[in-house]
Amino acid sequence: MDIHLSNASLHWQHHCVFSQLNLTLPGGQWTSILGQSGVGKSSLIQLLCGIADEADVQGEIACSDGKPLTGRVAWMAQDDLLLPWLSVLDNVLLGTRLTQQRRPKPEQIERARYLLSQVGLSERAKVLPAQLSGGQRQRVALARTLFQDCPLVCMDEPFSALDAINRLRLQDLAASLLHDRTVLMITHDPLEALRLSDQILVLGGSPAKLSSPITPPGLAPRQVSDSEVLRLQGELLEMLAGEAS
Ligand SMILES: Nc1ncnc2c1ncn2[C@@H]1O[C@H](COP(=O)(O)OP(=O)(O)OP(=O)(O)O)[C@@H](O)[C@H]1O
Repeated sequence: MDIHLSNASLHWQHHCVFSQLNLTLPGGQWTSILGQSGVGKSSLIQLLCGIADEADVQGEIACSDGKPLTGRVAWMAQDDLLLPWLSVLDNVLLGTRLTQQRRPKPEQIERARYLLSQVGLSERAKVLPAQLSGGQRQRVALARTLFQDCPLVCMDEPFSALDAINRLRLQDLAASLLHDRTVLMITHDPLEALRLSDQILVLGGSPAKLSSPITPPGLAPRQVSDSEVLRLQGELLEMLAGEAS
């Protein structure tokens, strides 16, 4: 499902973060947005998700299936947002607990267990989040995001709290488990965007505007040593440095 955002404007109090902004998220593809701190990346993703409650927002969001986007977005953030008093399995099932009166159905529990096996955590289903490492907790958050099975997955710096090796591993896992989803990711890391994305846009200026898309060749997850990935990383870093000066 393609998602089109058109003529979007967002103001926090009297500060115009962006105006007249257009963005297309092609269905089944991964789009990443880079930009310097404070430029408006989180504001843009909040507008799309319908959670920028305190901002003055305008614009139109159209989905290619003709239905509204509201209620059809899964969210994964830098902080895993796991509930500490629920087991790993119940954290994956959280969506059912929030939207259903009854306990999860057997087929929902089976699907949550399947997703935990996909992220390599079958053996830890009954433990509490506090007993997991940071990387394991973020894998639970990924399983919970997948469990929601929403047409759009929004990720706001999802791997930035992890060490370099766990970060690469989780990028690989996410690329494989989300390969057919429509994904919008915000990241500060050009290499992460280049490994995972079908298109990369840079948000810059004030009010902020989006660059033309950069489309890395080949399939995700791309190798960190790939010569074209490294060349495009240099190009993106130069663009970001230009925005900062
Ligand atoms: N709830 C809010 N109330 C008022 N102003 C806000 C609010 N959230 C963000 N802003 C302002 O909007 C601008 C854009 O912020 P935003 O968080 O979208 O930037 P960002 O690009 O995501 O930054 P970072 O990379 O540091 O997370 C900033 O000037 C920020 O101070």
